[in-house]
Amino acid sequence: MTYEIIKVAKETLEELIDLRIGDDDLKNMCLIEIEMLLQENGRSLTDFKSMPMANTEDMPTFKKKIIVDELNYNKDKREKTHADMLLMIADEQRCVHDKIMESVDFDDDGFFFIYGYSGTGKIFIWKTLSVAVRSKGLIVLNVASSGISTLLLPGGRTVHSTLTVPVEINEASSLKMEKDSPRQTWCMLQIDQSMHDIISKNDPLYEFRPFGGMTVVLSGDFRHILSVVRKGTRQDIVDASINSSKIWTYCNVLRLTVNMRLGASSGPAEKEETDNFGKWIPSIGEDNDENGEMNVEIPEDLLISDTTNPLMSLIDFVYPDLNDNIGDPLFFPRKGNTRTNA
Ligand SMILES: Nc1ncnc2c1ncn2[C@@H]1O[C@H](COP(=O)(O)OP(=O)(O)OP(=O)(O)O)[C@@H](O)[C@H]1O
Repeated sequence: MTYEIIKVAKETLEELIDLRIGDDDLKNMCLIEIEMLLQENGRSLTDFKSMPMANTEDMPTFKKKIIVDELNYNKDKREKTHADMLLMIADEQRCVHDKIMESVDFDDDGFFFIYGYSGTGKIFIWKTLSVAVRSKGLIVLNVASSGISTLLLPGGRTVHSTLTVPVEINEASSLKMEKDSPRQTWCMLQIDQSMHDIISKNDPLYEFRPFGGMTVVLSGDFRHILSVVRKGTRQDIVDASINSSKIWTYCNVLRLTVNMRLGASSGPAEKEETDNFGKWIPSIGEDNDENGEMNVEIPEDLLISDTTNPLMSLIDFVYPDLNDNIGDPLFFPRKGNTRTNA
C-alpha cells in the first residue's frame, strides 16, 4: 500500500521527481486509505481496538469522497468508451439506453426498472449508461445489495454504505415509513422520501417528484426466487416485492427479451440449440394457471438420465476429465460460474 501511495503521489505531483514522504506521513496516509476502504464497507478503524487511528484532519469525509471520485472520471475517455459500446449495443438494449438517457438529459423524473431474464444484457446496459452519464461530467451511483454484486458494476458500491441505509432495516428506521410496509421495500421508500426531503428544501416543487426528480434505475428478473420473509405467509412474500410497493405506480418497466449471453457464446454449429434454449427459458412462467402454477417440461438434453449415480453424472458433465485436469489451476475458474444478483 505504501508503494501505491508514493506512486500515486508522484503521478499527481509530476514535477516533484524526487518526492520524499516521511515515515510518519506515509503511515498516516496508509491509515487514511484503510479508513476510507473500511468506510466504504460500513466499518471504521475505530472498530478495531488494536489498530492505530489516522490523523483525519485533512481527510475528506466519505460523502465528499464519493462525489470527488465520481467527478474525477476522465470525460474524454468515457466518451470514447461510450461510443465503442454503442457500436455493440443490440436494438432493444439501445431503446432502453435511449429512454433512460433522455430522462437524464431532460431531468424528467425517470424511475425505471430494466426487466429481463439472465443473459439479456442488464449489466451491459448498466455499464453503457454509466459511461454515458460520466462522460457528461455527471454523477452516477451504482449500488448493489451485496458486496459481490458490486464487482459487476463500474465503480459499484454496496447500497448500505453509499446511501447510508441502516443495515438493520425495521419500522423504527424512519419516521415516515408505513408501519405495514414489507421490509424489502422500506429501503426504496426511505430513499424516495429522503430524496424528496433533501431536494425539495431548495425547491418545494420537487417534493412531488419521484425520488426528488433524480433518475433512478433498478434492474432484475421477477422469475427469480422471491425474497425470503421469515415466517411470512404467501401474501407477505408477494408484498415484499418491489412491484407491490406504492412507488411501483410511477415506475416505467423496460423489458429485455433477447438472450445476449447465448448469442455471444455460440458458434453457427450450436445456433439451433442455443436458439431453442433461448426460447425455452422465457417460456417458463408464461402460462401459469389461476393459482400461479404451471408444469415445466425439461428438454431431454438437460435431464440427467443416469439414475444409478446422478451426482457423478452431473459432475462429469460440468467438469469433464476432472481427474486429468485436477492439477490445472485454471480448470476450475474456467468452469466455475458465480451467480450474483444486482
Ligand atoms: N450488446 C452486446 N454485445 C455483445 N455482448 C453482449 C451484449 N450485451 C450483453 N452481452 C454479453 O452477454 C452476456 C450477458 O450479459 P449481462 O451479464 O449484461 O446479462 P444480465 O442480464 O446482466 O445477466 P444476469 O442476470 O445473469 O447477470 C455477457 O457476456 C455480456 O458481455
